[in-house]
Amino acid sequence: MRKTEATAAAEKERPWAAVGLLMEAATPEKATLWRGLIWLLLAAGLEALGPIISKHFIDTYLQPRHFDAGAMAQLLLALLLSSWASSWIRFGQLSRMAGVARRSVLRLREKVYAHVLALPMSYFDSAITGQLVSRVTNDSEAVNTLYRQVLYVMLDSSIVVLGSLIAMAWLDWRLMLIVATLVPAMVMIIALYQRLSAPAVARARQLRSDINAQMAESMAGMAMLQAAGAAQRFGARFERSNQAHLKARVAELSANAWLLRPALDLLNVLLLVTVIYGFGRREVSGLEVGLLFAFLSYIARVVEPLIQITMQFGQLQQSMIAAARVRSLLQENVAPSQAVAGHAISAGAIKIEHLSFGYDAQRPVLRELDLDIEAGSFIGIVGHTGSGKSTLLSLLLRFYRAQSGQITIDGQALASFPDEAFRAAVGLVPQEPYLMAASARENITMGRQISADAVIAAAKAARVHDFLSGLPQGYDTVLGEGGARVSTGQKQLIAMARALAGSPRILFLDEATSNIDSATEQTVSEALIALRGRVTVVAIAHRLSTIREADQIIVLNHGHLVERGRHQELMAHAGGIYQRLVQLQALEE
Ligand SMILES: Nc1ncnc2c1ncn2[C@@H]1O[C@H](COP(=O)(O)OP(=O)(O)OP(=O)(O)O)[C@@H](O)[C@H]1O
Repeated sequence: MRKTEATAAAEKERPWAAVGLLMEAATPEKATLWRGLIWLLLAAGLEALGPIISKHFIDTYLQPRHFDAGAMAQLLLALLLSSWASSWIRFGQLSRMAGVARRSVLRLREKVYAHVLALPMSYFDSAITGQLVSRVTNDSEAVNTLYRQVLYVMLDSSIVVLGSLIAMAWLDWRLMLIVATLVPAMVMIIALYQRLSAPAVARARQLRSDINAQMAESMAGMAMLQAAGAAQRFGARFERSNQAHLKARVAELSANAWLLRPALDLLNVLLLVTVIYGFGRREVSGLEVGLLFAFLSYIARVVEPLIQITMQFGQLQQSMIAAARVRSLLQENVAPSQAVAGHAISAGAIKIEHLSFGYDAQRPVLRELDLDIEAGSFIGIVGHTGSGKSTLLSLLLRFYRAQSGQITIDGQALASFPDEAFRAAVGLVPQEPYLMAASARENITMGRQISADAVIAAAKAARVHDFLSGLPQGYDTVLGEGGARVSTGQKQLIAMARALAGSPRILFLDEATSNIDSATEQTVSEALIALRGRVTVVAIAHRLSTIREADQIIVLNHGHLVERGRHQELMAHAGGIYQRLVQLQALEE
């Protein structure tokens, strides 16, 4: 099952579980939330006082036409103060809650990003980058809305409803029961609305994420897209997704406009009619007028918050789905650590025994590999396309776990090295070098504490110092997106400087010389040879001249290790794969 489908299934299962996520992110501010709850209870109490004061005013002074200016002024003042204080408390709590929401979203986003950074590489094989970006940014922002609605509007409205019901029960419990029927009726309407609109809400969300993914995909592959004349097709595909998104949103809003609002209004009117009818059937005494007034006020106070809760239900549902997606991303397993504290790579001797691996366990890519790499030696890996060279490197880099066999470094299991110790001791020059939109220096240090001299030494060793110092601001020139143009070959050299700057014990190179000219390649291979005895170098090379001087060259074929030896030894193997590869390359040149 693709990861996106698995995630969708998880979302379907437990949308309400997302509330747990919300609480968790707010944990450091629990005290503020409890205080907020107490203030909201107080505000609701003050607000519930209003109709009781009015009832008293009507029944004691207005109805009997008993004008006691002092007492009346006191009552009116109390009315004014209670409603004013209630509004102020609400306003204060709303701003405070918004602060909690902002900080919680910040924490959540940091947590999600840290989690994504810790996910195993296998996760990214099937994840869609645009969707992931959308999780970290849009979805965690949607959780912000969830805070303001669940924690504030819903809580505040529920407290007001509860306060009003209690006040009504105190005034006349039978009439209160009639008003209380409103609550289950509303719940039923909400449930119906949810059933009708949920598919549209989920679809709108998925489509929005698709739109993001398409956008990210086309930006990343713009050159290919334009070169293949696919701009129009992509435009049309984008339009289809956009239209589908609009349709889903309209369906959602229609359910709101045609079902929710009219049903709520009808309920309100029915309730008023019932209560007024209830009063009509009683003996009307002078006292009942104040009671009627109080009840009508309370009904308005109950209906309005309930409408508030329901009207925001659509948005709330969207936020819940977003929170559920964030949650399911957070539940993606981070590779379990088998690290043993204190284990560190000192010499860099690698031993591979009976190693077998397949991305899909049924289809092995590497089969029963055995290999001994002495510390400080230089190993070349060659083989046809798809023979498993990069896969072997990925296993050595701990991006994946082999299904059987084992890899040890300096006699310790590969998985036993703590992450930091492992990454510090290992350097990688990948097949597709990646530059950040940052200065050349930052691209080399990658946030590590590396002195300016060490940066220059690494750049010199990677034969890229002349190029970097010749840039307009030297090592401080911004490279990558929006910065100076850097050729693919230069990117490879910068990636090499980055790897060397960390003073690794082991250096992995994945076709690091395929895009540089022969003269530079010559100096790079010299640099690799110069590392001999100090750094274990494992280099995959299509350009065989890079690894000609290697201590050991291994040849992979369909995941099997079929030849091994020094260049001369392998060349002596008539009809061998290595010999053929060298001859073919000589012909090409
Ligand atoms: N992430 C992945 N998920 C599934 N299969 C993969 C993945 N990466 C590689 N493969 C498959 O594993 C096999 C070996 O690929 P690998 O990249 O290791 O070959 P290679 O020898 O490095 O090839 P090349 O010289 O073209 O880089 C190929 O059949 C490839 O399709």
